[in-house]
Amino acid sequence: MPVDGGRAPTTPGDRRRLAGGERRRRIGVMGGTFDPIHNGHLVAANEVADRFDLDEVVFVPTGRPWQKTGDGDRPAEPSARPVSPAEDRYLMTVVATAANPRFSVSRVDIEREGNTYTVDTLRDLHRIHPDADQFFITGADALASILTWHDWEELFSLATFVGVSRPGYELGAAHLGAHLQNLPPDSLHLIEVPALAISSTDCRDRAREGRPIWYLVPDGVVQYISKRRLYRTKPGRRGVSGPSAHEEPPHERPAPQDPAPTPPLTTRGTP
Ligand SMILES: Nc1ncnc2c1ncn2[C@@H]1O[C@H](COP(=O)(O)OP(=O)(O)OP(=O)(O)O)[C@@H](O)[C@H]1O
Ligand SMILES: O=C(O)c1ccc[n+]([C@@H]2O[C@H](COP(=O)([O-])O)[C@@H](O)[C@H]2O)c1
Repeated sequence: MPVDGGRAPTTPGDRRRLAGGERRRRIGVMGGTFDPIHNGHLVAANEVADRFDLDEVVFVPTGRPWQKTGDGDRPAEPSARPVSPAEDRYLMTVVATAANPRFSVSRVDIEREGNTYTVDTLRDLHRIHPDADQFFITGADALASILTWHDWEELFSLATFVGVSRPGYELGAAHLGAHLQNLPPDSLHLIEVPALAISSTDCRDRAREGRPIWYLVPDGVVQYISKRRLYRTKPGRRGVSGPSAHEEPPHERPAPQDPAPTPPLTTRGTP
């Protein structure tokens, strides 16, 4: 499947608008663990909002991201790691998106018990916004593993999927193989977004090592991480399935090596 060049081609919502007159609302759904949220997430969401003429992008922090933490039933994969408490990830997402009137944050995934499955996210958001067409935004790395997601066959009936480029990952749909032929047209779009080689893993490593994360994450998120003393210790890697298992109360963590720098003055306006 080619990467879409310019504006997104006609989507199911457009067809309804052309047929029925009234334009349906279009909401983007940006799911992520956001541990922490960084500018790569924000640029991807903003770019898709522009290209797909979205009315709103709802950021949805995961509750239990089972492919990162292990699913609680089976032994954790060697790559499994605990993630920060959902409330911290939620609040960082609120702080990061607050200035943009088109961005909002949903608690549906963090309030649902058990593993976080996108099929549930999309169903819950459809109940909340029954009048809207949904566009699920996913980076090239996450898209590459979509066939391992819970009930993945149902996903494409709930939303249009928008795969975005990410440095270090190939953006493609070849892995969907024959499945793609069986999907409705326009189920999946692939788009290039401005390349930001930022990952939450690198931000956590930097915070732990006392290296700067300014300009990789929004200023308010730098300050939130410092205030809550997140990422000061290296989390254990195996046998932990809960979403917040590695977090100690802030007062029990070692004091920082270097005090956080005073935030610089910025001249940025609302995005
Ligand atoms: N720099 C980026 N550019 C484009 N998409 C991104 C970028 N970083 C993350 N994404 C996408 O955002 C979504 C949420 O990502 P997530 O919260 O797991 O961040 P991450 O940086 O991949 O985290 P980690 O390093 O902890 O795995 C995923 O679909 C992911 O592919
Ligand atoms: O539905 C699933 O089984 C599933 C498996 C892995 C990831 N996802 C979703 O993909 C999005 C990005 O996930 P992550 O783990 O890269 O932060 C987020 O919304 C997750 O809920 C969903």
